[in-house]
Amino acid sequence: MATDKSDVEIGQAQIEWVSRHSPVLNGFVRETLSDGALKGARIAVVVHLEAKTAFLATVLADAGAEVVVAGSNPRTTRGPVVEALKARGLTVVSAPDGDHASWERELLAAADWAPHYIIDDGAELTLRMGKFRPKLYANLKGVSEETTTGTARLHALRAAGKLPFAALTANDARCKHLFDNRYATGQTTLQAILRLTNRQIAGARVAVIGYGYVGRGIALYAKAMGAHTRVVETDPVRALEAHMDGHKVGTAADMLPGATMVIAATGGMRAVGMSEFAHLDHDVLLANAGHHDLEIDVDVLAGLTNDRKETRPGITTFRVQERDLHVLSGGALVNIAGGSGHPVEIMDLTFAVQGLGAHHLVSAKLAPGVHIIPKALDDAIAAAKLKSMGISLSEARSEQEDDIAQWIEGMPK
Ligand SMILES: NC(=O)c1ccc[n+]([C@@H]2O[C@H](COP(=O)([O-])OP(=O)(O)OC[C@H]3O[C@@H](n4cnc5c(N)ncnc54)[C@H](O)[C@@H]3O)[C@@H](O)[C@H]2O)c1
Ligand SMILES: N[C@@H](CCSC[C@H]1O[C@@H](n2cnc3c(=O)[nH]cnc32)[C@H](O)[C@@H]1O)C(=O)O
Repeated sequence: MATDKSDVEIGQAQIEWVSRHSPVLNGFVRETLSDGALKGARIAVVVHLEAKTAFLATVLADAGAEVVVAGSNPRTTRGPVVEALKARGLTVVSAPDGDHASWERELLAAADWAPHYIIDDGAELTLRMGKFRPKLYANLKGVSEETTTGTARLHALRAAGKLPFAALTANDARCKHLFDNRYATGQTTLQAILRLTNRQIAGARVAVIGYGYVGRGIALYAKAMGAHTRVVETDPVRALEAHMDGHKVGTAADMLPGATMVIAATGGMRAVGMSEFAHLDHDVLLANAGHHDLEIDVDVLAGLTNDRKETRPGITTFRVQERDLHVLSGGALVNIAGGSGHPVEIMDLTFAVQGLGAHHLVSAKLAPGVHIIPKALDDAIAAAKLKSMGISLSEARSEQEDDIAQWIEGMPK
């Protein structure tokens, strides 16, 4: 539909929609940040650059922080949001429709802005500052990390003796991974696949590779919508859990034949690679909800055939040995590159963790190393969310408590 609105106005309206549905960021987070701790703090926000991320950046800026914003993936930066942030006076180093080369330049521009703190996703800016801008890296005071893969990378940096500042793993907060990784990725991955393909979920045979929080959420939603779900796992406990959750579990060789949708959620590389391609049926949909653009090894697929076409927007079809294999969103995160990303309500929680994480990094004198946010803060975020939904919390009375102290001091009554 034609619109006479400018990009700035479109971006502003999108950010306003997020604000309207973000009670925790607008309430508890703003109140906490109003103590002035963030005044003058130089914070780089490097997360998928769309309206929810933009809103977080404005909350930090409103609290007095100096903010630079960059996208965490070249395919998820939204033009109108960039324009709206710039119109508000924030520094934005990313542009939409870039490729990996332009994205690398954008991250280096964010590094050269010399942040003291980073709200990072996948540790993308942290790693690059360590490698390419060692002097600026030495000036970093703290990092708060969004996701599972970035958390693993921070632990690896610490183990290598290359983490001279405090890093908070927002992903480890219960208010993050229990809701964002599980429910949000579950909902939005299927939402994006169905929108891109216009296909049917009930009765589909959906194979999920990796049964962590993300894989669990996807399998949960797919099953609830009538799909026949299968799981491929390398971790025996998680494979057992998938089995008890009611999914069929087995090796890729057993689970991929007959699957109509294959969704990768491992956080690793090439979960669907050369050996898995051999097991795929004609007309299968391949989607990535994990971390790397190469969870589905699109490069190898491209090397197997010259017969490749854009079948629909966001669908690349590779014809390999008389089978059509449809890759969604070029193998990038399907829920963000091919959809609208996580629901606002969930990012209200995730970004509350990130915003308060930044505040905690600035105000608490944390030793260098990897930390999680205090449990009391995690609880307070959940309590604020419950309150915004009008849900009351129960409190245990003293007579409901276990009598363990009495066992230790003498015989219980
Ligand atoms: N798309 C999104 O919006 C979104 C949201 C949250 C997290 N993530 C990303 O999704 C990925 C998964 O996150 P998580 O929290 O579920 O992580 P996790 O570590 O809890 O789970 C990953 C699972 O994959 C399994 N696995 C690893 N390699 C495998 C392989 N080759 N075959 C089969 N199983 C394999 C692991 O054993 C593990 O159980 C991470 O990269 C995370 O950063 C994406
Ligand atoms: N940096 C990698 C993959 C990590 S994205 C995974 C993270 O994205 C976050 N995420 C999901 N949807 C959105 C969104 O709409 N806006 C901002 N971040 C999002 C979510 O919190 C999750 O931990 C890449 O871009 O390929």
